Amino acid sequence: MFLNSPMDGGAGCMRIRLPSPRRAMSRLFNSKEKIKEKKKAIVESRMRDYGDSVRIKNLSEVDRHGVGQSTDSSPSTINSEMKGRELLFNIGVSCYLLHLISTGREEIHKIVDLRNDLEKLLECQNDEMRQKHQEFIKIRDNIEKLLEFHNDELRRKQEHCETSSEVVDGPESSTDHYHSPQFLDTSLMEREGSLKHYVYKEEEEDFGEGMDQLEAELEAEFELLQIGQDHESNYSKQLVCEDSEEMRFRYMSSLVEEQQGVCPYELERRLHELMETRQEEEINELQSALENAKKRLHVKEAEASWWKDTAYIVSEHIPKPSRITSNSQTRCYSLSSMSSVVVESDVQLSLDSIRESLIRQEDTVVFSLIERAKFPLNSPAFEEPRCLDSGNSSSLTEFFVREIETIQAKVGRYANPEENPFFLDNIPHSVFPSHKYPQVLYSKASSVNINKRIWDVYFKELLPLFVKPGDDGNYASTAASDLACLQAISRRIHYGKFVAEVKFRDAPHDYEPAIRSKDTEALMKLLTFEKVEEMVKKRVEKKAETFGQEVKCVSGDDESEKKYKVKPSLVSRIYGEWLIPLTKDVEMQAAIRSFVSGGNVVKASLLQHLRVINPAIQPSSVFCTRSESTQTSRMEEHGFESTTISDVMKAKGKSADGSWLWCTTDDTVYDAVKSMTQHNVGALVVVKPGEQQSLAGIITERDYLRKIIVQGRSSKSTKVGDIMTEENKLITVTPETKVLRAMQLMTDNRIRHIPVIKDKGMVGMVSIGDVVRAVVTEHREELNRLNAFIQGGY
Ligand SMILES: O=C(O)C(=O)C[C@]1(C(=O)O)C=C[C@@H](O)C=C1
Repeated sequence: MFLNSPMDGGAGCMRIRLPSPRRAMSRLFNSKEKIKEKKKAIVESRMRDYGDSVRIKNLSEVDRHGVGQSTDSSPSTINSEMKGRELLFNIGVSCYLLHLISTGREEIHKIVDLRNDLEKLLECQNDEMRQKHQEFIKIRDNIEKLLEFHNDELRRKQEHCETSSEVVDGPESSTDHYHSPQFLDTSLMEREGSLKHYVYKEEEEDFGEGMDQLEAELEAEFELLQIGQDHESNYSKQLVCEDSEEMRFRYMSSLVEEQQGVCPYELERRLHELMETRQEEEINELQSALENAKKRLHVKEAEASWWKDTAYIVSEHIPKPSRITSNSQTRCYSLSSMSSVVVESDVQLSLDSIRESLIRQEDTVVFSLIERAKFPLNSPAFEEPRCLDSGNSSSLTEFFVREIETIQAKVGRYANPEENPFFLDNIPHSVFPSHKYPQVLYSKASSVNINKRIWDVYFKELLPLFVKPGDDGNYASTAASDLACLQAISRRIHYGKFVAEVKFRDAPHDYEPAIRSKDTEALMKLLTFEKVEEMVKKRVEKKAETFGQEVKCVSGDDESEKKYKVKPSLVSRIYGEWLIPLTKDVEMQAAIRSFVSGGNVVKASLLQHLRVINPAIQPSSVFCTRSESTQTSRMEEHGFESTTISDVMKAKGKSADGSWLWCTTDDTVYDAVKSMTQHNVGALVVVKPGEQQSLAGIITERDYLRKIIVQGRSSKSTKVGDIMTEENKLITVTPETKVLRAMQLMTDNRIRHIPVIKDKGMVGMVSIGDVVRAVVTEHREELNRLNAFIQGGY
């Protein structure tokens, strides 16, 4: 049988295994053939049997009965048997066909369900399509509205143009047809048509293809819309630029010039080009003005530094009026007293007083070494970059020293000429008013700083010598001790500057040839006092013994058992091999630096002249007792002492007699700076606008730099009155003010221009350059007078 009905245990339901109809039919026909063949074989065998039995029957009548009954094989019986079988077979086939029909019906039901599902899906897709169509309609409406608005705007502008100039045709006559709104409009309508066409046909067309087309169409519309918007925004930008009547006029004129063929977009571009060119010109102009200002600033800085040297010589050579008139005791500065609070004193600066100070400093150095010896070497503190701050590769000690120096600078430590920082890049100004230390050193000499070398020598050579090796991890305390040692040693070594100053002052004729020829060997010989050095070494050894011995309370201790925190002989060696040689190095550098600077060469020649003039005067008293010399007092009468601002103004010539430059508070800073640049001056007097033109203040290049450039303000829109230094804050002088006083005012207040006031009115302005020029001229005249004197002119 073809029917099979095993139970599907897994699913729990009956599963009918049906052969396919084709297979069933082929099986059916195959089996029919087989049955036919079988039937034929049976009939043949029966026929054969039947023939045999007839033959037998013919042979024996008896036998015929017995055999014939027992086999039942007459032809009619066989036929009926076959018919019965055929019937059975036909019934089976019919059953099978019935079964096939029933299963086919089930299949048909399933197909119907599937079809229903598909229909629903199609419905959904249609809904989605409809929705998209709605959205598209909305977008299209928006585009339409936008275009309408755009066209209105354009029409309005055209009308405006037409009323302003009859010649102008308006943007629609543009050759750039693509950008014209009309084109945009038509094009959109055309596209819209095509879209509509698509929308109505949507249900007939293939779905995927339709979607692609729709997307393409939408993209095209958005592109057009974008062009329209760009066009519009450019147009509105143009309107903003053309706010003023003048710009509007220019815009119209350019339209006319372009023979009605230039679209607004092109016009806008040209307008931009024009404006950019103008801006570039202005920037170039400003840059060259700035360059000029910078150049003049450099010149002035050079002048100022020259002036500083000159002023120093002046102040040294010309005693203060009180000294001239009262002939009072000479005032000198004591370096030894500089270690304490007050610097100015009546004690004369001498090698002895300097040596005294060095002796006192030995205590500090020896103590600091003993203190440092408490800790082992702790090399990771100063050798390894361990800072956790990213980008900071300092060692702990370097970091510590830098930070401490910063704070010490803020309280004025480095305003003291005795102190020298280790990290020069790190030194802020003092945030407290600093004490006015007397300027005993030439600026070039005071800038000598060999701390980098001291740092290296200390960590690489000295430290391993007097501290025990090891690492106890106590890096912070170690760094603090190292700083104490470094500062004490540095102060001691840099004291060489003062030593050099005094040694040179006491015997300039001895030093000058060696300095001039930069013969360091000869210079070193001059600076060296071997006996003094021996004394120093002995003394520090004794100090290390005294300060560094372990103190015991039990009397009668064996002297030989004495223990020292730092080996005294080592301290002596540190002095002999490092501190004294480094001090001499500083002495040499200071001597050379002071001497080779322009002003000091003059100073040396002056010294020589004075020696020639009065050989009886001892070197140490040359500077201090000049008031006793009739020659020098005569020189003073002609010197800077008596030079006044009025003299400076006369020397200036034309600009001194009231023809100084001015501007008003209402002028723009741009115009003021332009005027300064044109007239090559660094400041203008500012007057109040109006007939009175009373003084309001002054404006300087510095104001411009600090209050305009640095703050990013516009010089064209800022008024002079907003950035000037107001009258009540001005530092002024009168024509009678002494030039030295004016110099002092300029230096103290860090200003480069001083208005000259007479009877509450302004009569002029002097700059640092004017003063320096006057001083230099005076100085030259003074030298000439001296030369004339030497040659017997007096
Ligand atoms: O006392 C001096 O004359 C100095 O120059 C100072 C010092 C020193 O460093 O102690 C240096 C060089 C001299 O040979 C003697 C001593």
